[in-house]
Amino acid sequence: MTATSGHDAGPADDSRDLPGGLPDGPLGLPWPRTAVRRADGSVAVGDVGLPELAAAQGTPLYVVDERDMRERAAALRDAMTTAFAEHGAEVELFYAGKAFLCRAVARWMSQEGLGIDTASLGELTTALSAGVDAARVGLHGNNKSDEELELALTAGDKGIGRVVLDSLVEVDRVADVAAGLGVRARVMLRVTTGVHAGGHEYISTGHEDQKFGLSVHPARPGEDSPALTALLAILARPELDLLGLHSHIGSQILDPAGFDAAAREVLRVRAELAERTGVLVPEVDLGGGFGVAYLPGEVELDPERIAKETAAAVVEAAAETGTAVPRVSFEPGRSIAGPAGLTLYTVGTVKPVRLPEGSELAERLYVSIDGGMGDNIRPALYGAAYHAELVGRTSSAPPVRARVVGKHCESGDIVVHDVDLPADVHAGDLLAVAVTGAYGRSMASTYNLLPRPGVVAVRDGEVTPLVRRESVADLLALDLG
Ligand SMILES: Cc1ncc(COP(=O)(O)O)c(C=O)c1O
Ligand SMILES: N[C@@H](CCCC[NH3+])C(=O)O
Repeated sequence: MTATSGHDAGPADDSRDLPGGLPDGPLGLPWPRTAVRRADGSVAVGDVGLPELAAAQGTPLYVVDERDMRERAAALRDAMTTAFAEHGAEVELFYAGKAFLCRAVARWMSQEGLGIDTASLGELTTALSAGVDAARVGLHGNNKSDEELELALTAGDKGIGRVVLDSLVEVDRVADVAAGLGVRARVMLRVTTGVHAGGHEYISTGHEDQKFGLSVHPARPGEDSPALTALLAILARPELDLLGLHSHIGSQILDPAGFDAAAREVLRVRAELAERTGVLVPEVDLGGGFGVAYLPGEVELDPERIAKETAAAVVEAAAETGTAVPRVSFEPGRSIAGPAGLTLYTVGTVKPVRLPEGSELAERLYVSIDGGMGDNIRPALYGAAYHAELVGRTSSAPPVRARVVGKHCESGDIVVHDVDLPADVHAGDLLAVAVTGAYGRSMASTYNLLPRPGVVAVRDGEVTPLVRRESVADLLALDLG
């Protein structure tokens, strides 16, 4: 059984105690939906055998189950649409490109009816060059560049759908850029509500001692809150159309209560603004952050539950403040991309290491793979826990406690802290790490000048390359000698 840290493990699934994974058939969470163990013991995803894929494409390799990713987007869209429609309210989803964006993914998400949320010139350009309707693209950032703003305000017929303002100085900045270009900017204001949610301090963004957004709470009694001050400043600039308020409370959230609390705070400020100015902004964006299952036995945040609970919270808060129910939007990333992806590695050196007297284990098996912290920084950055299995074969060898480590020159280069692997794991074995579809490739680095792996999509027996594998020649091409 996988031992973990940093995540709430749900009830154990004993069938996972088998070394090398489950018996033949669907693998289930945390693996992509179409993952099956075939009769020969190897795993296929999207009807593509992982050993054949590795032989054709090399490893390390990010693999995306296109069907799973699309179905996750569609399921969330349907759950949200139904839950909000019950209250006569509209809802829109924006896929958070930071989780993983390339042109094909931008097109998939558009085809599934989602807009795209971006956070940089690179993400914005990728979404637009994929042909996504500019009106359905958003831009975030606490320090947007002139180039980002100019593209955002001029893309399509009348600029992108929304620029999310993040500070008081940005109000005049964006208004001045819009005035210079002779256009209007559709903006939202990112607020912080004091609601603290998410898997790790670095991915929890609704609390107030961090760089994003403006607080809805006054610094001193009787003063306007920083958020209200910025909202009044926005309304004072004719170049800006204020669409609404934005709140993102964190990431890898497994309890919907945080969204409920944040929605109530945001609706309160919306009502306060309406009372002061007569302007009731039409929209509220409640961000992303829906948590997923990283380990066998963990439970992901159910789309229907989050949809029903947030819809009810928004409707109740609107009633309590005597305001009309707003249009609502969300920006999920991880819950769409994460579980649909895995990383495929080849095992190299295997080394048993005796642990000091008094340790929890007498010995740990260090299993080195051909990637590491360069393609998955999350364990080192957040202490994130992952699950791994051999996917080229099953084994009847007894399970041993293993640690999957990368090939970087860093002892913290750990991809899976603790996992049971068959004792006969050896060089050449194919190993997959689950739920790397979000924040894997998108946070990858070339540390130690290791080129970043490519990304392929698999679906119905077809392999579609999405992002080319980098080569050492690519890295050298950046080196000016
Ligand atoms: C503003 C904003 N929106 C959306 C997201 C996507 O979050 P997640 O991938 O957890 O759904 C993030 C990242 O945490 C974010 O900062
Ligand atoms: N990169 C983070 C989440 C995104 C935080 C952005 N606000 C992670 O891997 O979990």
